[in-house]
Amino acid sequence: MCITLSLSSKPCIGVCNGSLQLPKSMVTTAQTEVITAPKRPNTFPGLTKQGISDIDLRVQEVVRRQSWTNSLVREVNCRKSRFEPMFIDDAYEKCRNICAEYAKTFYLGTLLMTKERQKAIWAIYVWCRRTDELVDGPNAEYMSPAVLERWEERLQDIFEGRPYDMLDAALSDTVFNFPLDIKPFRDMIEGMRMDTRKSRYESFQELYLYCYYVAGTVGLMTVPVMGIAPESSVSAYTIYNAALYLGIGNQLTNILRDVGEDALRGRVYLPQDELAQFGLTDKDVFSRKVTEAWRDFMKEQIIRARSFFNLAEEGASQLDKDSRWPVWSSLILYRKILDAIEDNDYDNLTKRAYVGRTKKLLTLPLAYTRALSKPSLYLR
Ligand SMILES: CC(C)=CCC/C(C)=C/CC/C(C)=C/CC/C(C)=C/[C@@H]1[C@@H](COP(=O)(O)OP(=O)(O)O)[C@]1(C)CC/C=C(\C)CC/C=C(\C)CCC=C(C)C
Ligand SMILES: [Mn+2]
Repeated sequence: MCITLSLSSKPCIGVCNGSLQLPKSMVTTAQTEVITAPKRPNTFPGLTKQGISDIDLRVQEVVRRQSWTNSLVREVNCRKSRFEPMFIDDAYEKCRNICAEYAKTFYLGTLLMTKERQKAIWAIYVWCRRTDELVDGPNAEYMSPAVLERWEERLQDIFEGRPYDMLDAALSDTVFNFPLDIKPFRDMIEGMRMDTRKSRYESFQELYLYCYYVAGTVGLMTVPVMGIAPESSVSAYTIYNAALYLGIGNQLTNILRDVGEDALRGRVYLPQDELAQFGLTDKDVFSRKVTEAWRDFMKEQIIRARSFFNLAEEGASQLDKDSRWPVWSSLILYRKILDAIEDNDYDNLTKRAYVGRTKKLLTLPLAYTRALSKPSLYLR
């Protein structure tokens, strides 16, 4: 019996060529449980142990479900369900166009991936984008709990190989090619439910949960596509956590970039208790005036967002070597939005921080250098 499977671009799942093949997550966990301690952001101000562990349980569940029995079941599905090549190529092409149009930074990252992986990421991107648009897109006024319920049923159908439309078909195909777990997808829909119910967040604890739902989940969705380096000796749990942190860092950055825009929609995604600590309230957000107190408040928020990117860095180096460059690129590029807020002298009330094309392209060689670093043996 040989253990050969890695979560790489073309996972061969289950029994291949007569030998039993285990998913990478099983292999790494077994090898390294003793030498790695789980990393938790227990030093972040505003996060209680309970709040961290609520999300931690979700990460553990996703990692546990990457078990080989699960993968065997998927292999059987995989044999049953295949789409016509021309149809599915067209579906992925549509996803590519949407990603290129709506998400230039992520799209640039996908151009550095293998063909199979980039198609999968475009399909995941499009599903995420459509999910988000249900609540804040042009048709958001038609939003209701029933709409999200229907969307969740469609998600189940996608995972069972019964896509409703072409864009869903691209994700269905991706589900058959990579060992994706439905849970983070469901959790993202839950995040959209939360967004329709709430427009204020009392504490970072509450905001963290929202960020997990709408963005940490993207990290969990994409690790099985990115793959884990065969030479990585840290547990899958540690790597999934790093992916979670990248999602959280991205979303916190999104929030800080869009404070002015969100305020125009009556929404404040900033912890109310932390605003108060700086003598600020919603009124200051709506006044669109950048004061010294606002700048001091923003400095703290930026420090925290950066700390999530820093935690994600160590996991990025554990990914399959072909995925490290795109992930590093998107990590560095997204982090640059925080620099751009600083360059705007913390005016995120009337200005949108922006990273220009030249700066974007200049990060590629830097990301490439970072991507060359091999997975280290031990993580803190
Ligand atoms: C170990 C390790 C570091 C692995 C890497 C894992 C990885 C690739 C993580 C990426 C995480 C990521 C890209 C998170 C996206 C977070 C995000 C921007 C969420 C947005 C939510 C709602 O925000 P809001 O409404 O405030 O924003 P808008 O103003 O409406 O834009 C989202 C919009 C939710 C939906 C998310 C997306 C549409 C982005 C999904 C992106 C991908 C699937 C592409 C990932 C590809 C690369 C190359 C990183
Ligand atoms: Mn949105």
